[in-house]
Amino acid sequence: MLRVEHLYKNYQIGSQTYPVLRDVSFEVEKGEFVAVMGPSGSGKSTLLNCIACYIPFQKGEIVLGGQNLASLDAEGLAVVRNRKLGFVFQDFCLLDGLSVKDNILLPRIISGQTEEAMEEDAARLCRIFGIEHIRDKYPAEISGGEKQRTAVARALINSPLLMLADEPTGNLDSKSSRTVIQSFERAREELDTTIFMVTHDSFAASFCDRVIILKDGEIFKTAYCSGSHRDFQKELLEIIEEMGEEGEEKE
Ligand SMILES: Nc1ncnc2c1ncn2[C@@H]1O[C@H](COP(=O)(O)OP(=O)(O)OP(=O)(O)O)[C@@H](O)[C@H]1O
Repeated sequence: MLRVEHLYKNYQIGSQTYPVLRDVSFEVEKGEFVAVMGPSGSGKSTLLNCIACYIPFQKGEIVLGGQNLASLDAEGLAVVRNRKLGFVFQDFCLLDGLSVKDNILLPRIISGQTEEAMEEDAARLCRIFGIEHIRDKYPAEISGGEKQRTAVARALINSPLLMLADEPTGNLDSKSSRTVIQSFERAREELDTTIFMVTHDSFAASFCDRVIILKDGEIFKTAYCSGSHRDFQKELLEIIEEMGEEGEEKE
């Protein structure tokens, strides 16, 4: 589904080159829920933005559904973004002037598909994510958790190969976070959605099959959920603490 192989990404500021991702390799299988965690500045957003076709990278490969992203021109990358990827952002990015239903349909309309079935598809997603009762409301009239569940439905309206989520619970209280993570679980159960999420939230990450921990642009560790979510969250918190201690030792 997604293969990232020996990925290197530098930022160039004037004559200075700053390496941000160094030899990052991993795969995500269909239907998997994978998170990336790590300290601020470790390269999480940069990794997500490379997979999202937002920024170019220097070396390595990103292969999505058999297609090598490095081989595509700007138009090809736009098609991948529109048709093969779904996006969920920390700040929801809903359009205030559109109803919940029309926000969900927006990617369909942008990609030029306006067939009758799309109303049915939107209704199905509203049902799956428990937002049927607010489908005619506007973003200003719904809660943060409802906004994010609307954003999840919007991300999935084009049946993407992969849903990318950037801090999806970052702006939510714990109760709303729980409903959003439940919506991710529903997406997997009902739609076999593959999810790749960047997060600082160990609670959200504890629902993943696997968590890749980045440190200074490299994979520090990969943790697998083998027991309860509670135990996995505890393990993740221990790893993060361990990293903090290593950082302190260096100084
Ligand atoms: N456009 C850019 N130009 C130059 N440097 C950048 C750019 N974007 C990010 N960086 C730098 O690259 C490093 C990694 O940034 P990135 O945003 O990927 O980290 P992150 O792990 O997502 O951090 P956070 O958890 O704070 O969001 C940081 O040192 C950051 O300052």
